This record gives sequence, C-alpha cells and structure tokens, in this order.
Amino acid sequence: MPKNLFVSIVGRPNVGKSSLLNRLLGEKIAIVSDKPQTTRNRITGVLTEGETQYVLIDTPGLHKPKSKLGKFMVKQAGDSVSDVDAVILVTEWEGPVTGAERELLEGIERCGVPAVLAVNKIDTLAEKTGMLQKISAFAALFEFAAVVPISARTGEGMDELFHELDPFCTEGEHFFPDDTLTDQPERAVVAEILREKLLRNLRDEIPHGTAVLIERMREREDGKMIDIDATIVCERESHKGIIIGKRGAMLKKIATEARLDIERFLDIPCNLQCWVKVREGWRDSDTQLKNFGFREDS
Ligand SMILES: Nc1nc2c(ncn2[C@@H]2O[C@H](COP(=O)(O)OP(=O)(O)OP(=O)(O)O)[C@@H](O)[C@H]2O)c(=O)[nH]1
Repeated sequence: MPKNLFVSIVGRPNVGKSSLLNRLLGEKIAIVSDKPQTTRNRITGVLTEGETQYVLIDTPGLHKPKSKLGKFMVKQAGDSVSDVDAVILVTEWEGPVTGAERELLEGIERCGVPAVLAVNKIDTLAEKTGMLQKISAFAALFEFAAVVPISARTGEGMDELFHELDPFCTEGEHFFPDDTLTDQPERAVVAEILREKLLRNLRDEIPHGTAVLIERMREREDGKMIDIDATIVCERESHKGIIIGKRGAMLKKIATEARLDIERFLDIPCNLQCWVKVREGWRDSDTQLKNFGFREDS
C-alpha cells in the first residue's frame, strides 16, 4: 500500500533547513547561503523511496512564528491537504533555546502535529556536553516524538531521521509522480534563464513556441560542481535548426550565456548540457503542458 508523509522543515533562520532539504533529496534545489533568510518562499522537495513518498517543505526562517504558524503550516502543505503529518524542527547543537524557537514550539503544540527535533551541525561538535544541554532544554519545553543529532553537511543522521518519521506516514496514493523531485523554485529559475537566452538570441525567428525542461540537476559529491541537463523543446524541425545554428554555434552561445548566469545564481560551477527536441503542437496538448510544468492555476 502506498504511503505519504507531508513534513514541514521549520526552525529559526540559518540553522540549516535548506541544507537539510538538499541533503535529504541528494539534489540541490534549495538555495543555501550563510546569510539568514535565504529561503524566500516555501520549497517543496519530493522523495519517493519504496512505497513511501515524502513531501518535504522547506520554509523561510521564522521570525514571528506565533501569529503565522497555523496559517503557514496549512498553506505550506498545499491545497490538496489541510495539514502536515509531522514537523522537523531544526536547531543547532550550540547555544540556548531562543525566544523564536519557544514561540515556534507553542505554535506546533497548538497545531497538534508530531515533531522530531533535528539537532544540526554536529560535524562541528567537539564534545557532547553542549549538545546534551541543548537537547534537555528542548525536551523540557515539548514532548518530541524523537530527537536526532544530524549534520546536513556530512549526511550523518539522515537514515535515523527518516526512520523516526516513518510512524507518521498515512496510507494513500502518492500525490506526485514518483520521479518528482521538487515543485521547485531553483529548477524553474534555471529554466527561465535558459529561456531568456533563447529569446534574446533568436528574437523573432523563434516565436514563443519553445519551452525548457530541466531534466537533471545534481550537485557532485564533492560539492564543487553542479551538472544540469536541459532540453529545449520547439515546435518545428526548422526551429530546431535555427536554435542549434551552424555547426552548433547558436546553441553553444545560448548555453554559455545561460551557464554564466546559472553559476552566478547558484554560486557553484555548472556543467550545462542542452538538447533540442521537436514536439509538434506541444502548446495544445494538456499532457505535455503539464509535463513542462504549466499548471492550471498559473
Ligand atoms: N558545519 C555545518 N554547517 C551547516 C550545516 N548545515 C548548514 N550549515 C551552514 O549553515 C548556513 C545556513 O544554512 P541554510 O541551509 O541556508 O539555513 P536555513 O535554515 O535554510 O536558513 P534560512 O534560509 O535563513 O532560513 C550555511 O552557511 C550552511 O552551509 C551542517 O550540518 N554543518
């Protein structure tokens, strides 16, 4: 029987929520930076493992959770469900429990959602005392379903985290196709950058009959490079020829310009591979539109 788990990743700014989401998905979809509040919108990551589909919702660091949490939890989980099944509250092992975290806990309590405390950045932990103090301070405030020390940076604790979330899964058909990774700001932005370069370089020659699909976006193990495979879809064979250009010169120009922008945006060197495919009449096909990420509500 298929199972689903909608889980919100919450916590104060800069504790590593986006890093955790990326680590859980093994894919760079959320922007990570050392500046608080990098995550401006919710980012949903989708991970299907065996029978279970995890829908992971990364959220902006909360400054005023008290007034917002209830609404926000419901909203984050999307229109199709009214609430999340569980919350991962991310904190750092270092330092006291902050006022913002207390308020966040009150909000979680009010919603009645089970919560797992993920104590992050343990790769920088010299001795355990600091972390234990933090855990007992949290445990005094809220009855967590589990406490899991993790490092979003090294991947430590990820299996335990999934294991602890397992009891909160609900049975039912998966909400997303099993190969979905995200509903995705970053992929969308990367696609937009490519589309912009296409439109700029080709102007009137190719009207609006092109779409860009980001087929793969994966950061290498060493974190030094991101591989992106993109498909440019056009409506006619003749358009394909124009996009590719003489001996591939146009496609190379478009891809290079896009790569430079993408590298700036993601702040990581990028290996961008582009393909051009013809799909006649794709704009009139509902199925193809959906595949290209156009939704009814957009
Ligand atoms: N040492 C260490 N640093 C980490 C770890 N996880 C995240 N960081 C760093 O902490 C900083 C913040 O990480 P983010 O993932 O952007 O944090 P966030 O909670 O999503 O931040 P907001 O978007 O502001 O809410 C970045 O500099 C990360 O590299 C970890 O496990 N270990």
